[in-house]
Amino acid sequence: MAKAAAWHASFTSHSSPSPHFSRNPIVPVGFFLSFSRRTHTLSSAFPSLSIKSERPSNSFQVRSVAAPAEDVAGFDEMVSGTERKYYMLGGKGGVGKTSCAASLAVKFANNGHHTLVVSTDPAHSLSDSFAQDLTGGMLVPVEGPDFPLFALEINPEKAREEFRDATKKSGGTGVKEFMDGMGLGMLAEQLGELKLGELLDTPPPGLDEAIAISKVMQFLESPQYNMFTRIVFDTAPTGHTLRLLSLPDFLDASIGKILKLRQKIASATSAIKSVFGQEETQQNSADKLEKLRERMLKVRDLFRDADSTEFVIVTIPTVMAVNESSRLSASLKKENVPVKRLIVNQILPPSAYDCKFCAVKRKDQMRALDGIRSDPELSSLKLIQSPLVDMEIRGVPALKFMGDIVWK
Ligand SMILES: Nc1ncnc2c1ncn2[C@@H]1O[C@H](COP(=O)(O)OP(=O)(O)OP(=O)(O)O)[C@@H](O)[C@H]1O
Repeated sequence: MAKAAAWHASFTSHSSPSPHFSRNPIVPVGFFLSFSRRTHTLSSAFPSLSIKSERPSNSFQVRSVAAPAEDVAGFDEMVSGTERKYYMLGGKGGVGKTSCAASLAVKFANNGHHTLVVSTDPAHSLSDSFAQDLTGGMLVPVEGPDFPLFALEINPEKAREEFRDATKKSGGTGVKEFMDGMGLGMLAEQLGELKLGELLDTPPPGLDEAIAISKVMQFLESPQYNMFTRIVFDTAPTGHTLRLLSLPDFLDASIGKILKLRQKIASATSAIKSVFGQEETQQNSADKLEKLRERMLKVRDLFRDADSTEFVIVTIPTVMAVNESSRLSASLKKENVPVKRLIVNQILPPSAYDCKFCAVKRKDQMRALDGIRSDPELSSLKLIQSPLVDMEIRGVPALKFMGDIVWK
């Protein structure tokens, strides 16, 4: 079982703590630089950033910090090898999935991997996280890392529209109308079972994401993207992810049925091609649908391939988030999705100047961490602790900073 770090640190203050520091539960970034056994100034960590600090950033030094070896992500293992690997980061909304995913992508790129970071969360925040405009549904180069890093924010609405078009043309509502007209009741019943119209008109949560990921597969199938050796997914919050896991099978079955149906109809209606338009259009639609089906199968297999893929759960030290993470872990396990690491983000760092709020909050967080250690689902995962920092993590330098703390 991965043990949490016992963060017992004592500090030497070279200047009297400012009121800001002593009362604020959030500790200046300079603290973490010290925490990681380096004594840097804030400005040396972020030469290009101007961060408002009320005290000299190197005014605290760590005398002793007990950080057990288990408290390490095992980045060496993650970065080694030139074969393509996928990392999917997921968890409850707002816990820091995007920050963790973006910081991992920066770290991969800075360690020599051509890296692609993809957001499949309909509420994208990659652009905010990198402080660059990455919208548009195409690969956009991220400025800053040593090696090429590209970002892709999939537009789920657009992807769903494409899917809907292909399905409609090849057997959706168009087919139903046609069959009604032909009196093919039996086939119409079969179609009804698929509930396809319902599926596309009021898509269940997760469908967008499934289609978005299949869209990524489409990108990656093309030879010009062969260069990417690390692909990091910033996924949608837990509920969506869970439903997504069972969707590829469902969609595969649905699309498979539609294709079969289409064949039956095609042979029954060769005389009245006009119903579906040109033969060629019909074939194109079927090809498109078949491609989608293949991609869905690839997505399903990708999620379960322990050699190339890992799902990293991100959580925060609260009982609610831990419980949700436990359920997510159980579901992933049930679906045979490989999970090895659990990031506990936003942990209050140790402070010699605890206010009452900090002391209570820290105790509460420690209880949640204990909950992780005794949770049957989570206790076997590698526990990575990520501290709460006193600034918003935005832009490549900040992400690099976070990555150097989290991904060790
Ligand atoms: N360790 C941290 N210390 C300080 N701020 C953090 C930390 N981790 C994340 N944040 C901040 O919390 C906010 C939410 O983070 P982020 O967007 O990464 O979460 P998310 O889980 O992806 O959210 P959503 O579910 O809404 O997509 C951001 O403002 C981010 O800068």
